[in-house]
Amino acid sequence: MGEPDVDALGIDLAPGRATGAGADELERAAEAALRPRSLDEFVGQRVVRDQLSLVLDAAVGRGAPPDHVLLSGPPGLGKTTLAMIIAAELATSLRVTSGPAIQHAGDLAAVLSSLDEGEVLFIDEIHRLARPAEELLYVAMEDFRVDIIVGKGAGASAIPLSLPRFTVVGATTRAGLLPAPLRDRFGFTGHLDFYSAEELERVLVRSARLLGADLAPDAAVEIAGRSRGTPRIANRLLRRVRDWAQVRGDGSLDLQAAHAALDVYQVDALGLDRLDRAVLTALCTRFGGGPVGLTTLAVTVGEEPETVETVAEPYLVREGLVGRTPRGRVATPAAWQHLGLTPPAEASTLFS
Ligand SMILES: Nc1ncnc2c1ncn2[C@@H]1O[C@H](COP(=O)(O)OP(=O)(O)OP(=O)(O)O)[C@@H](O)[C@H]1O
Repeated sequence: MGEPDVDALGIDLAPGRATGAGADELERAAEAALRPRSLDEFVGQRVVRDQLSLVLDAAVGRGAPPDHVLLSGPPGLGKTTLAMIIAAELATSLRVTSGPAIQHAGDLAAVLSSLDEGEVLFIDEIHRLARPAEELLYVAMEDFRVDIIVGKGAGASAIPLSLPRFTVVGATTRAGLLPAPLRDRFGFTGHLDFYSAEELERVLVRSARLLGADLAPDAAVEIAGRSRGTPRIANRLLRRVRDWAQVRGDGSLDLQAAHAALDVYQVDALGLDRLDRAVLTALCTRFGGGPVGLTTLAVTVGEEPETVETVAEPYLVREGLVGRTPRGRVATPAAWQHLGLTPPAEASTLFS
């Protein structure tokens, strides 16, 4: 299969502002073209990469499918990419589904019973599986069997159906929400953390090469520093800088193009996106720096609590802008400073 035409596909919207299905599809296609295809190409996450490579090499050596793999971490850090790499390294095919897509246990039974020996089943957002599906999955993962229920009420009976050996790769932004019996079925768990600026520079250099663009080293440093520790964002910003260079510059992806494009798309010095800034601003201006509960904060910015907790908060906490206390979320002095605001006198005592 040939590579998608990335040039034709790189016309997506601003980061975090994809609005239509068409835009989403273009974004996904542009992303897919930049995905690493092997563990060697996968930048960073050294510990997870080393451990996973051992699990996969051992499985290949034994000629049997590896243990089930659980990958956790914030969005855009490479969970889907790793699932694809796992299937590729095992020279097998990948079947993809997600927790929200499986409404009933029967949906999952249908997917499982159609698997071929050794295939990898990727279940994205596995923490969102419905309880009956989750229970069916425990048995399938452990005993490679599903019980098909025939009939209803007192006359119902379960007919066991054996499954071929397969490997589940589960991805979650909220490992803590997985019930223990499901978590225990995974022989290997890897947690992906935000990338360092140096790792993101390597992601950018690789992506620029694949796009056929000549990225200046200082432009790579600038983009990496504003990518929120996330390869998906680094790649998006790279495409925006390339757009700017093509339309308003002389085609060079240099520091001037990087500054100008990042200004146009309002990516601030820390790379905070719209949601991050909305959370910080609400925390400081509506709640005097907190403490405020997650649900109240989420309602104020018009998002689900889960989105605020899994998408915005991990990076804000890591950057030292938001703290979690037993009484709720609080803005740190760095948050006020980043927004160019003066904290009320009592806010500073929260951290003293
Ligand atoms: N380690 C890496 N090296 C190079 N590129 C990477 C790496 N990790 C992710 N990417 C790039 O970032 C993009 C997003 O990665 P991916 O879709 O795997 O993230 P994810 O964790 O599955 O996100 P989500 O939870 O939102 O589904 C990929 O298209 C890939 O190009």
